[in-house]
Amino acid sequence: MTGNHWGYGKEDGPSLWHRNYPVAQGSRQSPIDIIPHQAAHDHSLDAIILNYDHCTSINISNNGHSVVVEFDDSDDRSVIRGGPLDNAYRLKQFHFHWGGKGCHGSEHTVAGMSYASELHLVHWNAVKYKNFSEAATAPDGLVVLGIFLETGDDHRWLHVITDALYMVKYKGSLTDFKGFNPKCLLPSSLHYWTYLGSLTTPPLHESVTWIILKEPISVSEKQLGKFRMLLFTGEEEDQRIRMENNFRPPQPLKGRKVRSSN
Ligand SMILES: NS(=O)(=O)c1ccc(NCc2ccco2)cc1
Ligand SMILES: [Zn+2]
Repeated sequence: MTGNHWGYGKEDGPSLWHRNYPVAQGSRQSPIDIIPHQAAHDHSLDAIILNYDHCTSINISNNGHSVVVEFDDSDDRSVIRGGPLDNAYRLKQFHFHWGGKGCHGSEHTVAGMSYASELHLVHWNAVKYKNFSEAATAPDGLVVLGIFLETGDDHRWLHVITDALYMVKYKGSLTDFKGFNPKCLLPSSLHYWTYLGSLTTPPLHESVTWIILKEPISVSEKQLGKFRMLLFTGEEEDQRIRMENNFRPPQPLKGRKVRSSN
């Protein structure tokens, strides 16, 4: 692994990230294996509130690690609040992690079981910090809402995203993607687990309050297959490496408590 280059392969994958990012071996790393009956039911935990009604997606891009939809975060039009949070956190982007053909691809696991994919909605604390990058290095800077994807029926709204993936096949590609409201990707229940963790990719900052929804959403194998036609590599590169298995395995809990909403 030369320079700060990192990936998910044998030569640059998660087990080597600690060389350039020593926090990889820190005390609040993510993802983790969630063990439901060991999670403390905390009746003081409120429901989470998602105000995405006036959200403004801007673009969709392939950053060489995942496919990312970015939002206009210049005001509090799309926020998450409630639950374990002391204030509102502003939606910045969402992206996915997934597996290879048929195998699993979520980052968090539940009692050792992984899902086919995991959606991350990334938010930052605009009350205390002036921008995402500053918030991303603060212990209370970020909130990531994690949603599991399991293979089953076609998801009626996910095709809006999968139909756009051909336009961002190569690393470094970006295209307009306006008017998408991620509220359509939520499961029916907002019951969740929450714990203090980190970014799951370099720079692995320990700045994330994780909120993981218990109920997965169903997507079809065909829809998931479209994520796998993305490439880790750029258009100008000789190698064409399929983007799949872009997930970090569970990390040591190191004494942390996972709390469960009712
Ligand atoms: N998979 S995730 O939700 O934990 C996640 C979310 C966001 C970033 N951003 C990368 C970054 C942060 C500061 C500078 O660059 C990285 C990982
Ligand atoms: Zn992620």
